[in-house]
Amino acid sequence: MEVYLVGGAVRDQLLGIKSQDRDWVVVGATPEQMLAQGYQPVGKDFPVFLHPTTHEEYALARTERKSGHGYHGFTCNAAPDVTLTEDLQRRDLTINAIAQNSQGELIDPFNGAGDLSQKCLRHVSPAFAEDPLRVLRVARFAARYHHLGFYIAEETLSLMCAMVNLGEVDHLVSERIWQEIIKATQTLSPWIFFTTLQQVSALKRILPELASLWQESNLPQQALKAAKQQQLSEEIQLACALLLQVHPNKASTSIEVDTAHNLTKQLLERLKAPNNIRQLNLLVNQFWAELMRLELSAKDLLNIFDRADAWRRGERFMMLLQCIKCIAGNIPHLTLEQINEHIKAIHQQWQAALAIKPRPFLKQGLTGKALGAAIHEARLSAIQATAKERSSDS
Ligand SMILES: Nc1ccn([C@@H]2O[C@H](COP(=O)(O)OP(=O)(O)OP(=O)(O)O)[C@@H](O)[C@H]2O)c(=O)n1
Repeated sequence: MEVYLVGGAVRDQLLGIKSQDRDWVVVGATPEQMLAQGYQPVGKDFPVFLHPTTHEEYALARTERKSGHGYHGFTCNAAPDVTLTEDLQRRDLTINAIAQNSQGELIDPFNGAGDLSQKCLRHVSPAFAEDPLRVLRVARFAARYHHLGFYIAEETLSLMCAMVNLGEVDHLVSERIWQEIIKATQTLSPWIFFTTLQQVSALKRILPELASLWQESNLPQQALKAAKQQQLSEEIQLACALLLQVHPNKASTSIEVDTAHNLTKQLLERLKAPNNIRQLNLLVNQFWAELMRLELSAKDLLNIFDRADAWRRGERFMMLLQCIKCIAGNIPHLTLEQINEHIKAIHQQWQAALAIKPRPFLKQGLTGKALGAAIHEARLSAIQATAKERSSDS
């Protein structure tokens, strides 16, 4: 039996990047031989084993034939006569279809090294079309290597479009889509993931709620760029990418806010996104247009703090402000300086209101509604006083 290093490890080595994990392919072996050598079987779909000591993945060389739609319905052939070239041929991109033997020599029947040096993401063979997840994978690789100048080959883009038009991506399960979105967020240029999906018409099939905004405006793209450049958290990046509130230039009507709210709920529930991400997204879509208004009164602000639960959920409110900064920083009629000042002012007024504690009112014997009303009034005064101080300073 022969063992080769394959996939990401070889690709990253040629790119001079440290790779995360190593995958191996085994040619000329049976599952029984692997078990006899102490390898642990994993996965039920493909014959993959873990090395007894390194725990790295060793897969028997295989060919796959599609027998159904989407990610299901593969028949897999992992007989010992499957050759290395046959195994490499069923892989997604030429840059991922290079093998290296134990002497360090490359086996590269599909010119992956050439495509790497040309910075080209090109599919290996028509077998690419057998797995619709690859449409998302290519978009993710485009995002990952964008800063290095990589592009997608014309013929690969055409094939991706054809797969989308045939409805192949419609069968992808939400967990897989979410996983790819998260991995895309971890790349240096996550917006390229979304623009690539837009380009091959996949966005409207897999994330239909986002498609029109990404089509009509570059706001989510720019906001996501800003969040990435400032190295803000994954949650904030996602909230920028999954923006649904569409009217940056005018105050949104309550119907528009409600629609965005419902669409956000629908999208994130379908994707089974974690709760913290759902909540921040809902908050951003509900408040960003409102919070961006430069002429917010103390009453307006207090009302937003109440509705956003800025009292008990301070960390989340901070993230909301950071999102607003990323989004608003890309709205043409506002300067970056104006936005930064505006957010700073909101932050100061919130801090002033947050400093109001119930204890003195409790000491006065206030309880229930009366206590609530007194705290509300005191917060309003604190916000007004801070606003006054700011305006006399400027
Ligand atoms: N849908 C898929 C998934 C994987 N592969 C192949 O399996 C290898 C390993 O896949 P994976 O570990 O998901 O990706 P890597 O390319 O190793 O990239 P990463 O650095 O993100 O792990 C890929 O290089 C590719 O050859 C594929 O052809 N089609």
